[in-house]
Amino acid sequence: MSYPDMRPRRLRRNAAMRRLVEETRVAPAELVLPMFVKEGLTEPRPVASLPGVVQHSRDSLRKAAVEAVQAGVGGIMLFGVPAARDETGSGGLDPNGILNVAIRDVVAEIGDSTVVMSDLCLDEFTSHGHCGLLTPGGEVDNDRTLAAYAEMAVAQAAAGVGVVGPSGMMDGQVGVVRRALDAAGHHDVAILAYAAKYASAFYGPFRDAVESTLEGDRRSYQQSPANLRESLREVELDVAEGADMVMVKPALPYLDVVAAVRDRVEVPVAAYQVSGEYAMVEAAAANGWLDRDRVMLETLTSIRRAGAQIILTYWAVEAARLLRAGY
Ligand SMILES: NCc1[nH]cc(CCC(=O)O)c1CC(=O)O
Repeated sequence: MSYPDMRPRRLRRNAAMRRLVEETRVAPAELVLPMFVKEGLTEPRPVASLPGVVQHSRDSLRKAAVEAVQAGVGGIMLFGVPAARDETGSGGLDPNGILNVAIRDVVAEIGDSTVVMSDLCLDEFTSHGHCGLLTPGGEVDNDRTLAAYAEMAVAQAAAGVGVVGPSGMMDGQVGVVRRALDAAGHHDVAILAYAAKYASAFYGPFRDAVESTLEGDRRSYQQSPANLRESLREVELDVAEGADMVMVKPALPYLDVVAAVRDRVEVPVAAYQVSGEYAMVEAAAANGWLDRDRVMLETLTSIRRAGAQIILTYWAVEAARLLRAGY
């Protein structure tokens, strides 16, 4: 059958009909808010390239976590910005380092009313900005880095985090972190593996947010934007190593990867709408070139439609509020 018997517009006729046949909905409980906390701050400090995003003080982080819970978001992902960095990123392993302190603060404040996650990576803590330890020749040393991640994971779990997010793209990181957590009695702490993480220029504003300056680039550990099948191998390895959830990152430029990963595995798939994706829309909207709220929800719907059931986004709280208002 075709026109004039078939008329697809019948199902678009009015709002009630459109709502009935909607294939994809975004729910606040699927959104995760990334949050930054900086050591030594007494007031939150705006991040210029991420309008609306701040580096929190310990105090403002607690308050913002409560607001996120009230907005109904599914989780928060914490990133620490230390006052000082060193070659080995020791601030990330230190139980009194800013990220571990912030985990304890937030868990004391909100308990398990939303899922508290933490970034498990060294780049925020190293003076050279790489996600791992360097060899004398300046290469990122995979296996020594794994030992650091294991210790970092246990420190985060001891601080009370519910989910760790290993994001350094070292080979074997998920398995090593799983064994370390289990050996320390943290069987209940889940792993959200940044399984398919691309060496992307869309992370630019994030580096401002964590004040990290990178020497060189991350292409020896993050993936080439040109590759999709490589992502599927990464995802399969991470699931085999014990990942409870897997993530694709960035999101919008990699929807084909999200869809392919969704087809391949049974664990929940997350996507990270990264800083550059957010900043592009904010900048265009500030110029009056885009309708910000509509574009925001359109991007989230698209990421959801591609197959991500969890979305990390700097808009999580705002989007949750819009969705609950029936936007
Ligand atoms: N700790 C690594 C990490 N975790 C999240 C982001 C980027 C997130 C964003 O751009 O919003 C990065 C930076 C990187 O890999 O270079």
